[in-house]
Amino acid sequence: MSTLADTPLIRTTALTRHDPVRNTTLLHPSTFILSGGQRVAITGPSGSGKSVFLRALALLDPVDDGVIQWRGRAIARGGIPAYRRRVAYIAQRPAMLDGSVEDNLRYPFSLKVYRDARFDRERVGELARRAGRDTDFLDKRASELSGGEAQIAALIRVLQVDPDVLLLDEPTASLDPAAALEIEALVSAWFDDGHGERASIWVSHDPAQAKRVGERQLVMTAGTLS
Ligand SMILES: Nc1ncnc2c1ncn2[C@@H]1O[C@H](COP(=O)(O)OP(=O)(O)OP(=O)(O)O)[C@@H](O)[C@H]1O
Repeated sequence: MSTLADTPLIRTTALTRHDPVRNTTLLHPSTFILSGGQRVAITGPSGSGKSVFLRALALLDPVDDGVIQWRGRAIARGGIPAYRRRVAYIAQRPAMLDGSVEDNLRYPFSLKVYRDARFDRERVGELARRAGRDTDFLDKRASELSGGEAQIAALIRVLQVDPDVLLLDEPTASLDPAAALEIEALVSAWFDDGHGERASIWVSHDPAQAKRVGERQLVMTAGTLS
């Protein structure tokens, strides 16, 4: 008998995307399954479709065909905000709002989908400490953060609401090696806290990083994941 624990977190079936302007296929139909406890790394040439795939999984860009299931069910239009709460997309350059880091961390709680949750300064302080920052990090102006600090802030903004899946789209590509390791440590701690129920997909250009952040290695080649 299959149980909820056996059901993949995400399953895509024949997910396809075309570019009608250039008449090319950006994403060839393929089945992809992400289960709890998996850390997937995706590498592949520039322009091969890694971001297109990740953004499709995040429901940020439309697809032309295919289905994305969350825990065995298709996602209804009304369920998209709840899905995005469970499945968080982290971009290479995070968008930060004006104001302090804390203002940025408080922002999600102004959204309807987080109305049952409360900002917890102690919790985010702990996450900041894990990334090697002390509590006054929260009082810094977002506009004055370094690239690495902005990425830490963006990651804490996501991690404080306990997502099940992280979709990491080259989150350390513009950071120095030390800052990249801090981000990796933060993600690794989040993964371990999930006791085998969380999963991540990390797109990276760096083969050494891909090895560190993923036990399951996939390659995107001209819109095909293998
Ligand atoms: N919204 C879009 N409309 C049309 N074409 C797009 C769109 N987004 C991406 N593309 C094209 O899809 C292809 C794959 O782009 P994508 O950004 O996924 O590559 P990538 O593998 O992430 O590359 P990189 O490693 O350089 O970030 C590229 O040819 C790109 O120009």
